[in-house]
Amino acid sequence: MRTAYSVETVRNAERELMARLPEGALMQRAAAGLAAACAQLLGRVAGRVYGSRVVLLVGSGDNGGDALYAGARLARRGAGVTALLLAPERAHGGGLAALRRAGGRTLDAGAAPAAATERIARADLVLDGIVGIGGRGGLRKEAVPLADAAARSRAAVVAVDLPSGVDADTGRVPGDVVRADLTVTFGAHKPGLLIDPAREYAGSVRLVDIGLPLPREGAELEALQHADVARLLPVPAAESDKYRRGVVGIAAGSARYPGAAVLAVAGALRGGAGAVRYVGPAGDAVIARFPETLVSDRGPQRAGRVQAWVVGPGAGDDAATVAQVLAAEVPVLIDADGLRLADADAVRARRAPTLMTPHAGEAAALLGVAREEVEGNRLASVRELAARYGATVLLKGSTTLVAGARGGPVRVNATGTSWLATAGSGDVLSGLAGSLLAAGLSAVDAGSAGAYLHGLAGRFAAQGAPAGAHDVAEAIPRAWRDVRGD
Ligand SMILES: NC(=O)C1=CN([C@@H]2O[C@H](COP(=O)(O)OP(=O)(O)OC[C@H]3O[C@@H](n4cnc5c(N)ncnc54)[C@H](O)[C@@H]3O)[C@@H](O)[C@H]2O)[C@@H](O)CC1
Ligand SMILES: Nc1ncnc2c1ncn2[C@@H]1O[C@H](COP(=O)(O)OP(=O)(O)O)[C@@H](O)[C@H]1O
Ligand SMILES: [K+]
Repeated sequence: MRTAYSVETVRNAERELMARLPEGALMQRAAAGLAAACAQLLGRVAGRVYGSRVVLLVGSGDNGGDALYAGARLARRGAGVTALLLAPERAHGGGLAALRRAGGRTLDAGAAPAAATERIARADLVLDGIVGIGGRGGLRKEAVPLADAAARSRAAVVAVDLPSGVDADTGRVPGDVVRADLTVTFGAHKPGLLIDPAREYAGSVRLVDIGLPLPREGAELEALQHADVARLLPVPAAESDKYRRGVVGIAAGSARYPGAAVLAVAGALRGGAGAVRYVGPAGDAVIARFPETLVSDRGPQRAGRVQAWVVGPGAGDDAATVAQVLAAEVPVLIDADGLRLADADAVRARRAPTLMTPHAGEAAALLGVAREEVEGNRLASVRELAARYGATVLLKGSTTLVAGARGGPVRVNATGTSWLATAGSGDVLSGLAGSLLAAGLSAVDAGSAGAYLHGLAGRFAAQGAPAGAHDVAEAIPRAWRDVRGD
């Protein structure tokens, strides 16, 4: 399990650890890890460290200090290192002295802007130490020309702890920001490194262990890995039968959108339930494609036993079916039209788990805000929805977030690919996650393991070329095998 911690938690852990260590020890650990990552990258982009050109963008806090000490280490290995100082009088004193002792140079970026941007243009590597977890409100204007020059340069850009300008705790990007190829982060991942839109600016992320004591239960975010998902996936035992494996009911599709029913069933059949029961007007289309489906046209209440329901994909305006499903005392996944048709009080009154799966537009409608507001504040939005509905909420998108009904760490999933932005792929996810619910997973586990498999399946289906939603469903078994190492 990968975890991310808030700035406040990181700072508290840092204080606790610093009290036990000699002064400056933590920064040295950070700088050593940073310099090692930079040396490795320089090997790739410049062939070697010796003789390479390294430029440090240095702000006024400890983030700049990390960059200066790492620059000193690279200078000792023969790199030509220049520190561009945004606030020369406030730059980290110890770091400056170390860099100069190692033969590095400094330049006042404000006093010599042309020389500064020219250095960046000719660099092999740029280290962004403008601002880290102490940053507020996007890059300040004096730093913007340096960030722009770094973006134009052919140099590899390494962000120190965070790309300067992103919001560490939320993943918001409130203004101008540095775009990195690699982010070397210290002690713990910060939420902004895992949540869009900020995540996009971090490039690949490497964690340097500096020994921060961080309790698992204090995490803001959790990201499942293969081994975690493998432990969650239901596997039939020798004496299993289809009912013990779970029956998932799919109440989806309409005369206008029969395909949504087919795709939700396609996902559900690959989700681990022992049987899929379909209820609705698209039974013929479902049976034609998936003859193993148990089809009923008698409505959810008289369809027979199910252990979990999926309601909403392509449902049109069928509010009655949504209300009937919500009245069932088994876990329910609500997607697409179902989100619009569900009565909020009925959702809140439910005693069995509820999993809502909106994309940003649907989440915005539920919250009564603009879509951009949700896209820019994904973490706050998913938490707010979960609290309002007393339900687990899975917010879809390039990084999918799953917030539990009772708070706790939010799960983040990044296995997806933008090829998944194709009509109907959400229907496949709803069937898949509903099937996991029927197999007995909690709403948070079903949502996050479902998103994980769906994302992987999307990658396998696409492999760099467009794929349809049915291709994604067909690739789910491959994603299972990959996760389980079979
Ligand atoms: N907390 C920890 O556990 C550790 C922190 N370290 C480093 O220390 C950093 C935090 O240092 P600080 O607390 O000094 O904070 P930062 O260096 O992140 O930023 C604070 C400074 O930046 C300025 N600033 C704030 N917002 C800005 C903006 N939008 N644009 C430009 N300048 C802005 C402030 O005036 C202040 O001087 C971490 O990100 C990390 O790089 C590491 O050395 C090791 C351990
Ligand atoms: N840019 C993206 N990167 C990764 N995954 C994405 C991206 N855009 C969408 N997805 C995923 O694709 C699926 C689309 O679902 P949804 O928006 O409900 O589409 P539809 O209603 O057409 O089925 C979701 O699982 C979502 O997380
Ligand atoms: K930074």
